[in-house]
Amino acid sequence: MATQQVEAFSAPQQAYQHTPLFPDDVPTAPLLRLSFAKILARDNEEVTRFVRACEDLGFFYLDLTGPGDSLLDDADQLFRVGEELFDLPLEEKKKYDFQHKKSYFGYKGFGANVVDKDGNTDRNEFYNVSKDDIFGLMDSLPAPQVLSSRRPLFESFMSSAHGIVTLVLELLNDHLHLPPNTLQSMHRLEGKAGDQVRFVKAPPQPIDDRRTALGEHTDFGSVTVLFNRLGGLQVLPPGRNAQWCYVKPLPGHAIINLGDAMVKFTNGRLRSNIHRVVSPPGEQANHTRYSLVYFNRPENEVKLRRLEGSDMIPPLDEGVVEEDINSNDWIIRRALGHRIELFGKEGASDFTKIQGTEKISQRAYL
Ligand SMILES: O=C(O)CCC(=O)C(=O)O
Ligand SMILES: [Fe+2]
Repeated sequence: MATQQVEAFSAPQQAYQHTPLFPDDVPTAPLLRLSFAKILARDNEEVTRFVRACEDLGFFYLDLTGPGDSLLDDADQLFRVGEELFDLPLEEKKKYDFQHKKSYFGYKGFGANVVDKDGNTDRNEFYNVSKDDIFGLMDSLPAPQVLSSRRPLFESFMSSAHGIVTLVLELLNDHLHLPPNTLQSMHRLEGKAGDQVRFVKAPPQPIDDRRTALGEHTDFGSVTVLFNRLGGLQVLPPGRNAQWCYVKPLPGHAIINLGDAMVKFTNGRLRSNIHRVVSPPGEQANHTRYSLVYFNRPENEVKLRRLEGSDMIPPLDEGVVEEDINSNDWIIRRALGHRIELFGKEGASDFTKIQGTEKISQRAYL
């Protein structure tokens, strides 16, 4: 752990503008820091580290400088769009809350989700923009002008983020000895799926009442590309006595993590790590936290179950029968399951009915 921890601190020491530094006295997660350029060049050592990150923690930093410069630039622009978006009057934002139509796209108001079994509510608002909407694969959803006027920017950002996803899937496909193109063909940019950009805003919390802003979870889909400016994201490393660790945001980097689908496809060989968002650490707690995410998910009809055709994927334990569920239904169940307006406080606090791969992820036997 000690040597890996150095990885985050070996990054160039620039800070984000107008934000206090991430403190150096809080526990940080041992994420590997990988280079996009080296991975694109199929540098053997880097690919080996990549595989290790996907099997150990399911989370890593990706240094995007160079080949990812345009993605970084798009992300910067979208951070500004996010601020504009959340500055809209609440009444306007609420027009784009589609939960009653069984859709997780659009706006989610502050406190709409339960974050734990005790029924505490979240402390953020977010807005999801569908890839299929941006690429004309579905009827466009109503959207505020702040977003509808930025469709070219979304197209550019989503294409680049999806490019990273495809690279990750290709390398994992090779590593797992799956038939060529197995994973990639289940996650095509032009395939109908629940992929989305998410804008998140979490305002500073009162000093005497700082709680979880986004409840602990594993991501629902396949690969997540996340941009953070302020701390607050925490991961729970595997093991019985594990402690929550902050993920230190690094300029020029994305945080990449795997979701439930990758665990299901590989029967637990790949990891989808538990994470949550709390108040940013130290001085950063007094600032509004924005984040930007690209969630990639398997195409809608793909079944979330162990893939055949690989000698690297462990067999199912004897007697285990996998649930018959496709990606679309899985994402809807996971994404809307904690909504108070849909299920009432009690129903929304029932974590057993909408579980992802948290149990496997935790590896409590370690
Ligand atoms: O805001 C973040 O840093 C993480 C958000 C997250 O985990 C999620 O939206 O699934
Ligand atoms: Fe997440």
